[in-house]
Amino acid sequence: MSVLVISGTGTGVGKTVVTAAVAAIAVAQGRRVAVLKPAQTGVAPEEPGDVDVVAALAGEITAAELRRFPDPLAPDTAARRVGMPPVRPSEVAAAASELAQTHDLVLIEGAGGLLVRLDPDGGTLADVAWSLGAPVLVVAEAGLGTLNATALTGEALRTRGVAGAGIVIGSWPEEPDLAARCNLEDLPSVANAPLVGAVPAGAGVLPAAEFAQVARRALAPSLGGEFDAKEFTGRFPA
Ligand SMILES: Nc1ncnc2c1ncn2[C@@H]1O[C@H](COP(=O)(O)OP(=O)(O)OP(=O)(O)O)[C@@H](O)[C@H]1O
Ligand SMILES: C[C@H](N)[C@H](N)CCCCCC(=O)O
Ligand SMILES: [Mg+2]
Repeated sequence: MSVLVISGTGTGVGKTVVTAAVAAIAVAQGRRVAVLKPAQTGVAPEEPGDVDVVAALAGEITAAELRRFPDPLAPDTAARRVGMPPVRPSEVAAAASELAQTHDLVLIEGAGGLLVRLDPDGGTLADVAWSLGAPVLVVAEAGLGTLNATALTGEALRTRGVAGAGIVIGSWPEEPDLAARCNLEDLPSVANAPLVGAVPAGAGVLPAAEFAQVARRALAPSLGGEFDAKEFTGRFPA
């Protein structure tokens, strides 16, 4: 079963765009791809959710959402506020396993960072990854402040015995400042994980055909692309 969990250091770091990039590459390779958002918060019933954004960028995918909560909050909190049942990690794992029977790749995008609660018992996306034996891709910000958040995420994965799939910078600025340039070397070091991609800022608004090309250049061979961390880092000397 090929399941990849896409988490990150927090909300708004570019998980959806990175999910779309992984999906776009796999779709271009002719693979059957499903994208699962266990809990979509802060989106009204008729509005597009993250999986719809991924579908618009990546093309032919199966988009699945288990629950949608109106308030833009952590899933557990958002469920509690409206009296809806929370999404349990076991339910997410079961849905992913079912999708894996008919797809070559299942991507699961969390809400916010790794330890954001899904349910009142403290279940998180890390539990989902652990029970599926699936690796977690960590999406991180480029600039100042990202080292601590990424190191904490790496530590949380190791503590729980969950495999990491590397770090992807969700939005790499056109003109990276000193902190962003230094982070190219420091992120892998503090998180003890390889840098496996950097998606250029602005990629999320490209038409699908262009996005697929950008995605290939932005992600490493482990994710189906051509990104070379050494070459990339060398282009932006600290
Ligand atoms: N590489 C990028 N190109 C263009 N826009 C981007 C890029 N990365 C992030 N963004 C924008 O930044 C905002 C936050 O990114 P995104 O929605 O992907 O965050 P997220 O990590 O998926 O958050 P959530 O926890 O809500 O799922 C969005 O408006 C998105 O369009
Ligand atoms: C509404 C937002 N876009 C996300 N879907 C949920 C983010 C929850 C973050 C909780 C937290 O870490 O404090
Ligand atoms: Mg998202």
